[in-house]
Amino acid sequence: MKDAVNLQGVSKHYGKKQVLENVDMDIGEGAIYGLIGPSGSGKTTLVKMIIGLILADKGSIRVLDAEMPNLKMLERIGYMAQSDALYLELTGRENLAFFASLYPLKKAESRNRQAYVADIVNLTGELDKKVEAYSGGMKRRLSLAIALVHDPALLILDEPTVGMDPELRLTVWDEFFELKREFQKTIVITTHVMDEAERCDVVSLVRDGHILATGSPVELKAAYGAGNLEDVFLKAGREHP
Ligand SMILES: Nc1ncnc2c1ncn2[C@@H]1O[C@H](COP(=O)(O)OP(=O)(O)OP(=O)(O)O)[C@@H](O)[C@H]1O
Repeated sequence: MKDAVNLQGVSKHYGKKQVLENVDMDIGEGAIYGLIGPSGSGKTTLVKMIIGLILADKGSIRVLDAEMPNLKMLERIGYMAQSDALYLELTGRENLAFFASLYPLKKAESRNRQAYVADIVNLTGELDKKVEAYSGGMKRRLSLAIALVHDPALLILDEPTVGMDPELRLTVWDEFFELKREFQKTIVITTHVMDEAERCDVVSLVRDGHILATGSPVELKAAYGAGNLEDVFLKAGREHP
């Protein structure tokens, strides 16, 4: 399998703080890849470096065969940031239309994509409300729709399901599975939620800017003799104090 994302020896510091140290990572095309780790471990920094929003101090980052940062690649990446970057005074529909207009989509195709992604996140009936009247979960759903609107090959989703109720989380995960299965999308997800990590094909455990371990949930549990990923995390952490 080809890699959609490849990191070699990537490091980043802010002032005296080393936020990422010598990170190597291969994310296979068509995989759902989870980055799990505690708050402040470096997950957001890592995904922002993958899309080229933050520059590495050292190392190389390739995305879909292109050396990053590379502005052209943004057409092929869908990014959902941890905090919603939405125009509050506009409606959901206007937000979607605006973000869709940033990409070279034909008019009819753009309209179809906007309707399709609004439906995926269950927002079709709410599109004419101003976003300032949306709940936190609705804003997350709109941000996810925006990340999908240009049909990107690679999706980078920073805590996409925070604020969603359990039923919607399941719907959204079903959609991730379908995007992978039907359209061979590569999906990178950061999460604190262990049951979401369990649904990934591969997870990397991130702590203090290091990757403690990488593998499928089944492989990791077997390797550490653990019943769940939480225990894997604890055991891997003890091995790398
Ligand atoms: N612009 C910045 N300037 C200085 N320090 C930063 C900056 N951005 C992040 N950091 C620090 O880098 C570390 C990693 O932050 P990062 O946001 O990548 O963690 P995270 O794993 O995504 O956390 P969370 O799950 O809470 O979002 C933290 O200690 C954070 O305080």
